[in-house]
Amino acid sequence: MSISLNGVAYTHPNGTQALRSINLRIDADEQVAIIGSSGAGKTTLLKLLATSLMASSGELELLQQHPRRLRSGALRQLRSRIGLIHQSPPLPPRQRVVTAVLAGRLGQRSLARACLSLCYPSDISGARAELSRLDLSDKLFARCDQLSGGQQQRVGIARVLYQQPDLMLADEPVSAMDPVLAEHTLNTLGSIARERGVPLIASLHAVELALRHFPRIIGLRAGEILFDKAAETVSQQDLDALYVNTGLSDPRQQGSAVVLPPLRNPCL
Ligand SMILES: Nc1ncnc2c1ncn2[C@@H]1O[C@H](COP(=O)(O)OP(=O)(O)OP(=O)(O)O)[C@@H](O)[C@H]1O
Repeated sequence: MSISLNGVAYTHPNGTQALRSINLRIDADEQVAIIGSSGAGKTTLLKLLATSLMASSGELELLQQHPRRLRSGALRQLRSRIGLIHQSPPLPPRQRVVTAVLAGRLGQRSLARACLSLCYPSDISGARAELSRLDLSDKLFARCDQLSGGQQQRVGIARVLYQQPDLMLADEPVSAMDPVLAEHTLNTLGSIARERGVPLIASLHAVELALRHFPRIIGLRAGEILFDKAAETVSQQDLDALYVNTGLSDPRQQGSAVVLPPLRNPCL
């Protein structure tokens, strides 16, 4: 078992309670999508799993470690085993794509080697290989600020693939991509996670993509798990309950906000 959360809650410093009593177990071979409306707590949950936030209460176990009990060196080591793909990857604007991808392994190197590799990219073929999986190898030496939003997302993904983490997390990883690229990228992420035997957990607003690409779906609503079930058993009622929005009422829009798509990916 790779991840376990027992009664985990998180309250932001301003008092907003983002997660309440989350109980979860995720195994090494699992691929899980987290869906839910804006503000449901998806990003907060991923940040807890990435250890960039610490739970306010409850027990979180990640890769056989308890992040809150670790000293700073051990916590750094744990973080180097976790890859978080950001919706808008934090790429220094003037940095070359090759350097941004190679930065995936900075956390696994000594400070001196990390600084050296920032100035003199040492594994150009490694960076190219990850970029070509995402159809972006032609941008190897481009500057990050000269890329489109979808291309920047793919650089962020290539960086995490290059890192080769033991746990892959992704926060809206394909939100800036066209439908064909989004399909290709999710297929790539899924098959790499399977090949490497690591869990993949992604938040997605596109419910049809979540249902097609992920065998297990967690529906998060107002900081709580509303359902946690196999994709093929998610019903229209589940989605209606998840996305019912008490704050919005559009008289022109009748019926369900999100409609259950008819088909799952036959490759899965
Ligand atoms: N830095 C912060 N300080 C205070 N409150 C925050 C902060 N970040 C998020 N929140 C609040 O925590 C709750 C959960 O936010 P979170 O970003 O996890 O939601 P989300 O499901 O990822 O939303 P979205 O789909 O819009 O990205 C929301 O009520 C949000 O307003």
